[in-house]
Amino acid sequence: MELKTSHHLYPPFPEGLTTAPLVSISLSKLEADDAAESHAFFKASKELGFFYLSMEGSALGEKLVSQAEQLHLVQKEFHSLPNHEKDKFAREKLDPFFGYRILGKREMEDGTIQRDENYNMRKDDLIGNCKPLPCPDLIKQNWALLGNYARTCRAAIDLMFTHLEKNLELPLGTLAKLHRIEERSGDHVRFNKGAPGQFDEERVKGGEHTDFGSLTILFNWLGGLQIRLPETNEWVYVRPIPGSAVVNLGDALVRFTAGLLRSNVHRVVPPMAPQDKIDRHSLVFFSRPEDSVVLRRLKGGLIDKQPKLQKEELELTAEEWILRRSLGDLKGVYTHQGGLELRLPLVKGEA
Ligand SMILES: O=C(O)CCC(=O)C(=O)O
Ligand SMILES: [Fe+2]
Repeated sequence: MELKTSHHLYPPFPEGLTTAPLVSISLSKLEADDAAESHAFFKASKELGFFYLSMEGSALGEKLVSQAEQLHLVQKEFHSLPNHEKDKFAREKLDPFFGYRILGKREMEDGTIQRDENYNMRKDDLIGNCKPLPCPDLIKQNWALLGNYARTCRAAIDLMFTHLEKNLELPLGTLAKLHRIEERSGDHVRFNKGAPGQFDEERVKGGEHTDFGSLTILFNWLGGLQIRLPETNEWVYVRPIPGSAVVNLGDALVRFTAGLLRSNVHRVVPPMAPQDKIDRHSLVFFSRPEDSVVLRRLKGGLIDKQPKLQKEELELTAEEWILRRSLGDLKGVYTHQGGLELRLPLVKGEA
């Protein structure tokens, strides 16, 4: 079945940009336990920490793309709600991390003020693990879709955990038991919106980050995502590919594997022409270890062969780590060797 996406409705990705050398991993081959694909997935997880996950030929993948496209419509509708409506669900009123957030404001050519904004919806609300936070009617109307999306993302992520376990030579279930879907965790669906704007060095720098959690599934329709290449430190663009998600690894997997896996630095810049006149929406699912899991190196398999880190690291629970990374004193870019490259405390620097 051909995957139906809405990429053709947008202006094309700009010509002539330097793009990131992301490999494409086939979900269907991972499902079939294809050894070469599993190996390629592990290599990408160690070397760049970013890859495309192609959904072609997988029933799970088709479901993921179809739900992401449906949510793409919902996210556009969400961000076009009146500001006073969205403001009712601001994080300051609900929760330190979940809810609506203004990341920046921009005056447009026509004098209107546009917001860069995001909205975090926690998996535990969506699948019924706890009493949900208040949310707009639009979100309530799409509750089943959001819950299904969280479950579909987690099915793909859980499969990737089994391939990580195998390649790391860990007992099967080692990562799965730190990420049980019915337990409370920081997993969430995020709607991101950026208004058109000029490249602003300081803003962009403030937005450089690594994701805090385990695996992230990202759908993009426009350019603007950049990753910093580990070898050269060059910032290069990630081209959205219809029918594929971008998957990246987060800090928790670096902690668990003593730096064997890579959580790569990335950021979002305003898309270039001809994609520069419209709002940019991205849809993200973040997986994170269960709240009570302490982030420290696991024992066994290839992890035991990793050198001891030079710096002693704080042993925090996933819950503490996320709060301190997003809102507190540990903002910035988590490095492969451990330790943080700190960034100015701009709200953009969250993940
Ligand atoms: O919008 C994107 O392409 C990436 C967003 C991102 O990195 C994040 O929300 O953590
Ligand atoms: Fe991110």
